[in-house]
Amino acid sequence: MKIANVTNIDKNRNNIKNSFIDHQFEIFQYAMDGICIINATGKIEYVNEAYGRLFNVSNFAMIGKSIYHTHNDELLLKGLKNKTRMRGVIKVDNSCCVGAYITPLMDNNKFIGIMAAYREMEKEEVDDRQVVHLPSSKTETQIELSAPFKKMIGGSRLMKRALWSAEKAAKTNSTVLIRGESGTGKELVAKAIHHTSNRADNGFIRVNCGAIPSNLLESELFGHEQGAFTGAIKRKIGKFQQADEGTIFLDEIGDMPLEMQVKLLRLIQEKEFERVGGNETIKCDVRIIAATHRNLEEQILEGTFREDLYYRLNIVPVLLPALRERKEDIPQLCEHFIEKIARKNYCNAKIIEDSAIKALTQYNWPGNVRELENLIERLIVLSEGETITIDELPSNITNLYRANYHESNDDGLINLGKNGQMATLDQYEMEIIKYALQRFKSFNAAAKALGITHKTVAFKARKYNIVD
Ligand SMILES: Nc1ncnc2c1ncn2[C@@H]1O[C@H](COP(=O)(O)OP(=O)(O)OP(=O)(O)O)[C@@H](O)[C@H]1O
Repeated sequence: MKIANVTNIDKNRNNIKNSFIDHQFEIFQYAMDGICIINATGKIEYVNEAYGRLFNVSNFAMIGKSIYHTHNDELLLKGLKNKTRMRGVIKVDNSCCVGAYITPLMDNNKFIGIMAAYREMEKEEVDDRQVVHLPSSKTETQIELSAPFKKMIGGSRLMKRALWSAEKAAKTNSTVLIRGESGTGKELVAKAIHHTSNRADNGFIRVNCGAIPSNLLESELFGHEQGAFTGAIKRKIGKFQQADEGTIFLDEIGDMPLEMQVKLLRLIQEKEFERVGGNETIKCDVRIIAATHRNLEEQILEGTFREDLYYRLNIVPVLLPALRERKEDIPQLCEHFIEKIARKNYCNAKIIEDSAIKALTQYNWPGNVRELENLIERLIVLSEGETITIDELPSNITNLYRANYHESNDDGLINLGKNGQMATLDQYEMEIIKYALQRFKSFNAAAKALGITHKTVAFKARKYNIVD
């Protein structure tokens, strides 16, 4: 009976193991920790999305490359050389340290590679003696942003990182791929790169690859000769020729039809093209900045985006965070737009009351910065007084705020009992921890929002029996 049980357990374990092997990459993709798997020769076999976010790199672009040719850290190289378990701390930039745990992968006692897991650390957890710097060229405080980037609002860590990458790219001629949801500022960054670059005195030409019908896109980009097709009554100069010695901004590149992708690839490789209906080969010297809100990696798998073009475009990736990922920038963005709109309308800048700012910070902003800018403009135009109040905000924003924070009379943080009595400090603390965990779903995210370590959150959650 006992033996039968053990066999069952073993079988069960094997089933679980096999099932885990089948699904591990799917699970890694959703993990909060960065994961990187490298084979014994140093080739990167797998990198998940969280890794891409931590190190501000495109995870997909790293797969298949050698770690000796990527930005990777000393720890990985040591792990590969020593084939042992290792722990360490990597300094990504001045505001971010990442704890790394490296473990060798063995198959029948044969070393087949290493797997590394990374997690962002709180400042107080970092032991300086363990810190390894990424061998990137400069630490970020040394990077002074140029005027066009300084005009952008971006005090949050994620935005600073994106602007620093863009600033570095601006000083080169390399192709840049800007990623980010709609309204996150991709065009603004593309313009800032152009104005900072040594092409600033020449043209910046924008093409929205998603807005032009596919049968017209080729002539729009490369131009056409007279009589090339019905309606081509005279020669047309295309956008690439207009952008010669300047920059072309290919917005919504993920929407470019496949046949145009082939032609663009040729232009990037050969630096020449022909007009539609023409035989003359035209040379051009254009810097390409592409942008998309789409998941190009998924499009490659679906067969709607060429992998070779992806690698050609993704030389310097710039990842713009969604506004909900950098809510600390909202008050400054509000101020910026109030002044911008006041200048545009020749009127005095209004003030937004504090509770309205708090409500705006609570909202999730699916339309990102553009949605915020449009709302501020609407509020300024419609508001009667000099101060924009919370009651003037749309109900979808205030409802959420009111549901999250039960308004107290003085609009402060503390809710008093019916007779005005206070609860104990522990009771307040329990409420805060409970609320943060309900809202942010993980110790890490809750800790970040509360400005404490995830260990403290875990400790207090256990103390108040919020989790076991
Ligand atoms: N960091 C920022 N500081 C100030 N203004 C910003 C910032 N980011 C975006 N904006 C403003 O928000 C609006 C939308 O920005 P932009 O058009 O660059 O976004 P986008 O990502 O290119 O959008 P889409 O993908 O829809 O084309 C613009 O008016 C821009 O000036």
